[in-house]
Amino acid sequence: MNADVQREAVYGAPPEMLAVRDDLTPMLSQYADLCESHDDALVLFQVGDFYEAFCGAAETVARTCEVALTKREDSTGTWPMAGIPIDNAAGYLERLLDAGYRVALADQVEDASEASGLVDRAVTQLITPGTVVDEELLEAGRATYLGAVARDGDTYGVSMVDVSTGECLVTGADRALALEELERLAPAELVVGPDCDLPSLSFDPMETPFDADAFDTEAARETLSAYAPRPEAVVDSPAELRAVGALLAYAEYAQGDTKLEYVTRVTRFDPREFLQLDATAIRSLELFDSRSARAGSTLFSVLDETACAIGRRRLESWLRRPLVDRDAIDARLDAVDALAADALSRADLRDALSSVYDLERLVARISRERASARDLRSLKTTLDRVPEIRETLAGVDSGLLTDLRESLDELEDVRDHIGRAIVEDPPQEITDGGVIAAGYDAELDELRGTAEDGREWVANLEAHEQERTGIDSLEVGYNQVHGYYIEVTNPNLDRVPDDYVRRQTLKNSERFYTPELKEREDEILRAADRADSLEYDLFCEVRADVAEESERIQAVADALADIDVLRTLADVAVANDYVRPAFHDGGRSPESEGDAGIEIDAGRHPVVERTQDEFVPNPISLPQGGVALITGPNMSGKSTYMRQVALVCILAQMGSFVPAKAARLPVVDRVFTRVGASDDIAGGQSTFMREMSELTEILHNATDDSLVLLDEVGRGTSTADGLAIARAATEFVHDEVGAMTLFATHYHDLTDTADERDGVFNLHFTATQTDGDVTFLHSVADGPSSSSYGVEVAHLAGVPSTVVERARRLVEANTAATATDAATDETTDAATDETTDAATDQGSYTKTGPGPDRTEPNPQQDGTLAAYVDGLENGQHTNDGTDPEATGLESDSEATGLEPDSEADRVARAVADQLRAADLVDTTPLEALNLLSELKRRLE
Ligand SMILES: Nc1ncnc2c1ncn2[C@@H]1O[C@H](COP(=O)(O)OP(=O)(O)OP(=O)(O)O)[C@@H](O)[C@H]1O
Repeated sequence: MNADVQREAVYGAPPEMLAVRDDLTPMLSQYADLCESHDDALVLFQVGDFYEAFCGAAETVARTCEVALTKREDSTGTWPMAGIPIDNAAGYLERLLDAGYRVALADQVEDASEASGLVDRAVTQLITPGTVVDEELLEAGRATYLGAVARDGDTYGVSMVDVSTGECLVTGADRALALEELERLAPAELVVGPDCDLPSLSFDPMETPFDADAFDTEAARETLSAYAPRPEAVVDSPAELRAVGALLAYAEYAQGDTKLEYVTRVTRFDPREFLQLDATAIRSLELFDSRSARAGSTLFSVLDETACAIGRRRLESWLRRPLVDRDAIDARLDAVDALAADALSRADLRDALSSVYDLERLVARISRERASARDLRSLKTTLDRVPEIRETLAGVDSGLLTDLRESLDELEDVRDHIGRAIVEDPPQEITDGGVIAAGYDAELDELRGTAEDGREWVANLEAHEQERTGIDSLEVGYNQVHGYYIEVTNPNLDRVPDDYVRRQTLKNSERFYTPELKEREDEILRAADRADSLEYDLFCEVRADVAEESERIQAVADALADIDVLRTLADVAVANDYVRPAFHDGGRSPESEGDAGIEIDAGRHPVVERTQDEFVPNPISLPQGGVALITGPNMSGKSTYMRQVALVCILAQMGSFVPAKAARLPVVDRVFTRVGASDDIAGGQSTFMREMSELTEILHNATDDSLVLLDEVGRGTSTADGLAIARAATEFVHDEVGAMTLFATHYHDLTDTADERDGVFNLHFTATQTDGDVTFLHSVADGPSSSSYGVEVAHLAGVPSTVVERARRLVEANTAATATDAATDETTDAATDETTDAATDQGSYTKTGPGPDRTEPNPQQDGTLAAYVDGLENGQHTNDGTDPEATGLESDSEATGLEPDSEADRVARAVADQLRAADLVDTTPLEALNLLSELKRRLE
């Protein structure tokens, strides 16, 4: 049974209950009803202090939550039952969520003591990955989105809501762009509208089937109108309307069919208003998730010096969506600049912001009536810091910070109200009293006074009775069961006065009460009970009053989040020696003074530089429309270099300073990345198809304002095809697209493109070799590389020395062979960490003539290992061995390790088969070398 089928088996009413439906006890009948009305979830049914599940659901709960499976017996049968305690349900709910279940909480919605007969129950909350609001189930500094996608003709609407904060976004675009936005926001749960036909996504949301009618335009308009008086003013297309309407309808359903009062604003955005980063770029640039073993080595982790959770979520959102509007970018940079220059203000802001609670989630809890008195005090603590933050900002010279300062409403009324109403350190429970401050409500004060007077009277009673009875050891006490009592030890019982009434007999003493004590006790308890319930009512009133101000509080949260991010970016800039980037208009205006393209002086990779003892800064000068072909040995720093250029652009456009000595940049519209197939193995997408579809995406969508990173495009196929594709792609990007492009490649033959096209140029990374050992310099230089040093990298990686030595000899043999070919001027090493690359690095394409045709691969003259294998299969390397050029390897047995006889043929064929069977795309460099070693052993 697959997981979905298993899940469905525990959703809906248990069939065994339905079979005896009419005979069920009222409670189980109510359970069956609720299961039927919420048949998309596992219903947890409140029975006193527990959430219970029955039948199949009980077995699931018992297994998943590791709780006891018990049973409930009644006249209709024996029902398996499992329960989790309501008081600490969070951990159990998390387990159910992790196991992929949707859970519906059916709470008792009337006081059991007041119910006549069966307690009324209703589903108050649906708990799914996108609808959780419980603080314990949410990640503090990360938005948890519930998403919806809807279609109207060719337009797709995408909408997101963070149910824990009330943030609600909607956008619309063509299919490709809409999908990209979906991937970028990566909701935890997705409601998919009719006919959307989504492809498989790079993230893994829970897909929720929801009423298709909710996507109907009219229904959607009605839902949205509760949140935006003029729905048309919020959305831009019917697809957007459908998406946001259905989304809010589902979110309401998940919250027990109530409006989400704290969704005070539905924000529409156009994806084109942001630097477009698709899921591939976000992943391969390791903005948020790192594929390396070093956990936390992501750009986000380098930047995350935020002081509060709202700042952290905002930082994530800025990094996910850098800007393209130059004025807006400059405004952020001005603010960072001003704060970077003002260490004192930065420190003050950090101090103040570190006591800021998660206002967005607080407001949501307040308006959902789930906030405790402590939450309200936390709100006040946060708001109390606002005047100080305003004061600090008054001294910082930045337009954006001034605007933010202005929008910081001090909310004096709210602070004052909470301050007067709620005690400073309230208990967690709001029903047991001790929440409302003295002086806030006259009636409460009176009730408390009465209770207090009574307690005082009781407190004095002991001394009074000791004197009256002459029993010095007499004590007055209180316990929950019997209330107040006077305790007299057995030896003194004969002195007990007549008005003492016996209450309890203990081993060594008796307990009594007097009519007056009883009267006082009733008075105290009555007053205390009334005070508690009055306190609860008063608290709810205060909470409702504060909820009325949700919008104002959200605006403060909004501003504080921005301030925290700007302060963070300034801190990071100072701590890591970043510089303010300058923007130009890409050479489009006369004032641009010839500026175009990306100019970075001494740039660094913000993440790698943190992990490296000494990071070598590198410059780049990439003109508008320029294509830099980057060659160099493995491990020399090509990928790091390319990525750092992209990261500098992304950082700059989010408003951050950048790791460089200086940077002059255009505003780029998109950053595309296509990284080598084997680099993607961790993501499980190491197929050549994937590589090609990503390339297609780039070639179709890049513009002359885009930055394109191509890392070893073509390596996923045969060298001949790979080189051909790489060359064609380079030409296309240069001639047709005009995007600024960095292309790291092991295809040395590609470097000739620079001779043929203006704007295509070579860069290379170098290494020095001393006594066979390689030192990578990690510094970029003009021109193409001449060597890939693959064998030495193998040596560094610890490949057995016999293999390394043998590889070295093969290199020498190959060098000798290719040296005879006049057209091949750069032939060096024979083995890199990837067999296909190794062949290329040997300069193994035999050049047949001038111009582009020179690189046309000729199967007969193709010196790749694959061609060599073909040759073996076609009997070209048998007895006579006369065709050294066809293989690019010496035919002499010393160089090839093959004897020209039939036994050698047989072995060669077997080796060839083994080579063919090897999936080089999914082979690590080390495995490749082990394979080489094994093949060599067989040949010998
Ligand atoms: N500028 C630099 N300064 C110091 N160390 C660097 C620098 N660039 C890269 N490195 C180090 O070298 C390692 C290899 O770099 P990178 O992956 O960029 O090489 P590469 O040339 O792309 O390799 P391959 O061709 O095998 O993919 C990095 O993990 C880093 O540790």
